[in-house]
Amino acid sequence: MGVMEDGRFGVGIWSPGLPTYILLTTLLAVGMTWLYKRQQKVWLVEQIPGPKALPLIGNSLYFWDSPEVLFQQLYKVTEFGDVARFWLGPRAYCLLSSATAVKSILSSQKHLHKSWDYSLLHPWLGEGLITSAGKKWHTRRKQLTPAFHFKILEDFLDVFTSQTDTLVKRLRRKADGRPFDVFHYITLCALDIICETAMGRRVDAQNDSESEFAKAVHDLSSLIQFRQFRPWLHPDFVFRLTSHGRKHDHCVKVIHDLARETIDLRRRARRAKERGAQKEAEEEVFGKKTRQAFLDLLLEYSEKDPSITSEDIMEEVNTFMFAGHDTTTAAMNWFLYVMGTHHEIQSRLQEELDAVFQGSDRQATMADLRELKYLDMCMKESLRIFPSVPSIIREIKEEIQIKNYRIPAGTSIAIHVYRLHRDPEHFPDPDAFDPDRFLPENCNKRHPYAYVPFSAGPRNCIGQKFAQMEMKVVLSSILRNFRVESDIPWKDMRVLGELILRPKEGNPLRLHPRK
Ligand code: HEM
Repeated sequence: MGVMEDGRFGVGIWSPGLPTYILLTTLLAVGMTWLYKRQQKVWLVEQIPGPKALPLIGNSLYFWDSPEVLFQQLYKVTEFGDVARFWLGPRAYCLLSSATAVKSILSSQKHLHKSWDYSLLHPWLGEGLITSAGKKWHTRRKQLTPAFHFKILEDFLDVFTSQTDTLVKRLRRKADGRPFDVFHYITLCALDIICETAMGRRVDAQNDSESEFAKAVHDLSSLIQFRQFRPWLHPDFVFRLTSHGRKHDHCVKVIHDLARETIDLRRRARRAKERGAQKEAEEEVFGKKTRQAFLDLLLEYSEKDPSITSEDIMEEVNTFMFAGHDTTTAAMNWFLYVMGTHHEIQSRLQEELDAVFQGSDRQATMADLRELKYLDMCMKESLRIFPSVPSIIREIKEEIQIKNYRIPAGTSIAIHVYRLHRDPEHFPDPDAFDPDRFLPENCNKRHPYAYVPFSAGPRNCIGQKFAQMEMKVVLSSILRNFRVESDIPWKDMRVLGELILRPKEGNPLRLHPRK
């Protein structure tokens, strides 16, 4: 229908001009190419076994449940095979759960991009080491690796032991044999440790339960996990409209404000040092005792390389705070739960502790930590059964072949660490807690990618040694002082597998003083 030359309405034949014709043809060609590529991708992904997917929504309904059930459903997907697939809306995921399959990704120098899922961390962490990719990640990783050198970690021993002393004092008040949730106690201790080592600032969360900063870090971790599996909350503008979104933004602000303030103060202290007034400046800002924190190293780098801005430094400080607090908290809680349900193993470990410390109250030294071999094996076995990071997700930028499957570019590859660690081929009777699996003679024969609680390859955990040292100090001290018992049998323990694997209903333990 159109307006004719004499002004009457009538049916006319529309004839497009050349530019319109070219535009339409180009659009059609682009559309057809996209469709063809998409179909090819879908076809390739569909060759991989997995639960039946519906058009458009894929397997979203399959995962439409509480985080607890969702984790169980994800586990069920691994039953389709060690290479399995599922769809979340239009997004294709490939789930790997055997050492040979996992090796293809973790050992690669190419597949180092994090998946879309990590973008939920951007408001807090920006593009720090966990979330960045490409050249930025590579440069940062090289710059930050020396910050985790053995000599620097040795300096942190002091922080670990003094914060652990506070924890033990607090636990002693609760050690009357009645059950109480230790989860929160461990969280605050881990938070104090990471604040002091990353920022060089004591927030004293253990003694100040009202600490706004500690609460913000804790709440923000929970909010991010809450948002992760609720796709309707993923668009920022929707999330901001909810009370969770507003709380999220408030927590980010509290954390960023304190980090920014600390960076400024620390800069001032360093400038004062140059002027020879270091002692006064540091005491004014941080109290009497100061030690080199990660932040100082970052500031040192930025003084040599002005391209490193305050915002860059903040990204990394926040990244360490995030990566170094929830993970160790979960690992220490699972360890104590395991000890509370395996009394003979606990007794054997306490024999080792008594032999090394001779019943004294002295603080642990680096030499002690090296001697605690059985503790080391128990920690490894505990991280096998309850890995703090239950899955690692990457996005591949080019096609890859894993076993018999061609996996197209753009697919998210999820490594199911929890299932991988239960492969009976490498861990017979996988649900049994047996630290002897980590005797040197048993480890030597094992596939190098069968056990990866700290990931592996170029993007492995930069904080692994820090975490192991912290855990040894805290856990040895708790077990020197208390016997722990849990009333929750192994089979009844409810597990929440979000960003971090945690006990759904906290960690109620009975503590009995040993002396
Ligand atoms: C028991 C404690 C810990 C466990 C189980 C753990 C586990 C992991 C895992 C599995 C990854 C790889 C994540 C991924 O690719 O998605 C990772 C990365 C990372 N971890 Fe840890 N972590 C622990 C403690 C720490 C600590 C204490 C710090 C810092 C002080 C830290 C800092 C980091 C950083 C910065 C990355 C990113 C590395 C990169 O991409 O280059 N982690 N961690």
